[in-house]
Amino acid sequence: MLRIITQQADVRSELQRICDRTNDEQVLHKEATVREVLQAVKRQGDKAVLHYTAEFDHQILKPEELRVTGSEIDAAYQQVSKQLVEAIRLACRQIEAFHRQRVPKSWVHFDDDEVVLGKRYTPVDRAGIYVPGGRAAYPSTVLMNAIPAQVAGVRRIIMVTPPGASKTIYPAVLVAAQEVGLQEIYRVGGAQAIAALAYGTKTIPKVDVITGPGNIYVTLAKKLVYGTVGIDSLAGPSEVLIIADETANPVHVAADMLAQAEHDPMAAAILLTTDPALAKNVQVAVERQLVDHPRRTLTEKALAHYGLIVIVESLQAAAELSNEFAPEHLELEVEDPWEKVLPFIRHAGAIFLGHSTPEAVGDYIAGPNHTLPTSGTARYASPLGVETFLKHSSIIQYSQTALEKVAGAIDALAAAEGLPSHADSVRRRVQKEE
Ligand SMILES: NC(=O)c1ccc[n+]([C@@H]2O[C@H](COP(=O)([O-])OP(=O)(O)OC[C@H]3O[C@@H](n4cnc5c(N)ncnc54)[C@H](O)[C@@H]3O)[C@@H](O)[C@H]2O)c1
Ligand SMILES: N[C@H](CO)Cc1c[nH]c[nH+]1
Ligand SMILES: [Zn+2]
Repeated sequence: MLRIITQQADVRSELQRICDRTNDEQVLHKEATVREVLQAVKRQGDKAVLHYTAEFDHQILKPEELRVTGSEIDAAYQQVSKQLVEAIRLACRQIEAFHRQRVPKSWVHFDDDEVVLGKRYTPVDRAGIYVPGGRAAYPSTVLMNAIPAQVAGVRRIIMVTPPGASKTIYPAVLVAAQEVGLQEIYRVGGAQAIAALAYGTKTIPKVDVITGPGNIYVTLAKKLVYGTVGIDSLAGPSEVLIIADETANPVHVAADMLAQAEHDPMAAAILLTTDPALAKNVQVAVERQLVDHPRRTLTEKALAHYGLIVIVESLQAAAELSNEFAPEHLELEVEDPWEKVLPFIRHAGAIFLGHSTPEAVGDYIAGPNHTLPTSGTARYASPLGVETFLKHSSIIQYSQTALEKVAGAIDALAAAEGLPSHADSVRRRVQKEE
């Protein structure tokens, strides 16, 4: 049963507990496992990858079976409907159109003082994209990761995804990969996949940046390899926070809460509402929708631990609590969300406004990326985007005249820092000393 509490109760600490669920004590032993996997793959390469694939995915692979073949991809098309292929193509177009908007562009500025300054954007050479596959198939995640990498101009994209029963990959995932033209796909998941991409093995190439969502093992592994490689964000177990007033439909709100809870037993679903009647009706609707739900057990587990309904005093109070939580997905199921709530929101991965914008529209079709920061990291992190695969170099050029104008200032700063060669490198040019 989804709990209802009032704002007077210890709401803040309860929301904090849910937000911090990927950092709590129970997660520590998972982190120990992940560290062991990372170390083993770093030292033993493919041997360790195969060992942990057997242990955690229960699939015994030979090294030559790690890479997915062209004939498997061809066969995948026979196993999916035409309607799904069409849906994937529509999603591709929408995602690409969104990600092509305002791609960061290199620029240089020449000023009157004969100084040239600028930024030069270049893509990473190799990107590794993680497509989850433990508890569901994620063809949409293939598109959400590959398309921005391609728009950024990444030359080599390596996809990893866990093998399922009989070593197979979900056909829909392979079809999505083919639709965006991915050539290198490896059947490996979890921390061992992240380790292989971070350190490289004989079979799986080392990359410069790893992107993509995943469960707690994947997310901890990404956190631990950061520095060896770049990462997008900690896009861990899904979460939704819904702010609703009396105009919201309780059946729709309940469905949206279940839509995130069904991802993972560590997923979170929170409703903040000004209307006590809506709170009760959502609680009842959730129970009803769980009857005969194909993913009932894991969804109930998520809701029991990380589900909550809070009756709040005002929409502004809800916005403040939401800012503290910094949800991956925020739904504003209120009358006039643009005026009444949005201006008060500071931290959220993706914001869905109004009664006809369920979060699922963003998961699949709208175009903005569904790979989003979780567990409070939206306080400082952003959705996956083209910029995730780009970095920029600063461009600086001074003429002799321009250098002479700033020589004194550099001299003073270098002296203050006790770094004489810095000052000298300028003085020799200005005074034309050899
Ligand atoms: N934040 C986002 O942007 C976003 C987007 C989509 C999905 N998600 C999340 O991605 C996750 C997908 O999770 P999933 O489980 O379906 O697939 P997954 O691919 O992330 O995880 C499966 C892998 O976990 C490893 N694993 C499982 N149990 C283990 C254990 N006991 N010890 C060590 N390793 C173990 C296995 O190697 C397996 O390959 C969900 O949490 C979902 O909410 C997040
Ligand atoms: N809701 C997920 C992000 O947390 C993304 C997704 C993919 N497929 C379905 N949902
Ligand atoms: Zn989803």
